[in-house]
This record gives sequence, C-alpha cells and structure tokens, in this order.
Amino acid sequence: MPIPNTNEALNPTADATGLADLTGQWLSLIGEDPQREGLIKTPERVEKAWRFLTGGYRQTLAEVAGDAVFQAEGSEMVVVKDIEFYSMCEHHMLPFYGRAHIGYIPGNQILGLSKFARITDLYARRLQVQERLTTQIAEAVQELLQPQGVAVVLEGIHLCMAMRGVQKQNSTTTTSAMRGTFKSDQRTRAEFMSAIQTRLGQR
Ligand SMILES: Nc1nc2c(ncn2[C@@H]2O[C@H](COP(=O)(O)OP(=O)(O)OP(=O)(O)O)[C@@H](O)[C@H]2O)c(=O)[nH]1
Ligand SMILES: [Zn+2]
Repeated sequence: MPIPNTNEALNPTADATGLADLTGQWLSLIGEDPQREGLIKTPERVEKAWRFLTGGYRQTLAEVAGDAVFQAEGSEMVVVKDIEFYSMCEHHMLPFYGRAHIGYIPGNQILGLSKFARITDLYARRLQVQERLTTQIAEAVQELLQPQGVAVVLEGIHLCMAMRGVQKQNSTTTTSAMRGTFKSDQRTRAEFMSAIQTRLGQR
C-alpha cells in the first residue's frame, strides 16, 4: 500500500457528517441507553470532536505553509523541539500523543517557525501509525524547503498499549526520519540528537 501523499488533502469532502447517528447505535451496542439525560447530546459532541480530530484529511500542505516560506542564506541547523501532538492510532482508533522534534539545515529557504507545529498537526489529525506520521512530517519539510537535510524524531505514548491490550503504562515509542545530511553525516545527526535532549536552562 502506498503511503498517502503528504501534499494533498486525502478527502476534502469527508467531514464526519453522519457520525452522530452512528454514535447513537454505538452507544446501544455497548449497553448504554442513548436516550438517558447525560447521553442525549453525546452523538453530536462525538461528531464534532471527530471532525476536529480528522481535520488533517481536509487540509493541504500548501494551505498550512501559507506564505511563510522565505528566501534566506545560511546553512546552520534549525531545531524546533517539544511540539506536542495528539493523534489516533489506525488500529484501534485510540489516541497516541507525545512530542515531535524537527530539525533542518536550509538550502536557500527557511520556514516560519509556527509552521512546523502546523505541519505536525496536519498529519497527526488523521488515523496514523507513529512511523508514518514521522515520515510524513519529514517529507513535508523536504518538499516545502528542499533543505540540505531534515530530521524528525517523535516520542509517543499509545493508549492502546496502556489502557487495554498489553496494559503497559510506562512504555514510550521513539521514531525517527532522517533525510539528506542528517542521514549521511553522523556528526550532523549527533548535533541534532544533542539539541533535542538539552532543556532550556541546561547545558
Ligand atoms: N508500528 C506501530 N504499531 C502500532 C502503532 N499503534 C498501535 N500499534 C500496534 O498495532 C498492533 C495491532 O496488532 P493486532 O494483533 O492486530 O491487534 P491487537 O490484537 O489489538 O493487539 P494488542 O494491542 O497486542 O492487543 C499492536 O501491536 C499495537 O501495539 C503505531 O503507531 N505503530
Ligand atoms: Zn492502537
């Protein structure tokens, strides 16, 4: 199966309309009474929540980047780290969440800093596996900027592993995608790994 294109919205017309009806049925199937007071508005809320959580199907990378690709000289590493993300695993449709760290070495273009968080959200707000989310962020930065290299590291906690299944609450998963100089040059990669491990105020 090909990895979904990073650049195009996967399904611009799917906006979760109708999910409220299905949710009523779902509530009955799990043994609830959809008519009881506390649940009357739940189907609507669920539809609205899922519309938000899957907003990434209806956005393109170009929309997310806007006009924030700037011409610039310089070949020093830029690192934006600790970008929190929330996504839903495609196997169980349960949340996984954590932090994304993105680094790149510009060619002759740089990107507005906030856009790294927007790119992360674009792909996180789809059903995902952490590996693909990581790769898609790296490929998006590559596509937008044609930099000398891109590095993306994600640290995630999967609720499908914590609250069900193997029930391991303390396990975290780290995934990475390295492109260009981050892949070919061990020192560049080491500088990035060191940058994402250093906290503000620490040396
Ligand atoms: N590689 C990868 N696996 C994931 C991710 N999210 C969830 N999974 C795993 O997907 C797998 C699905 O395995 P299955 O055996 O088909 O499903 P299951 O019976 O519900 O598995 P258990 O979670 O072990 O109970 C599980 O091992 C999950 O831990 C992810 O982001 N990346
Ligand atoms: Zn899962």
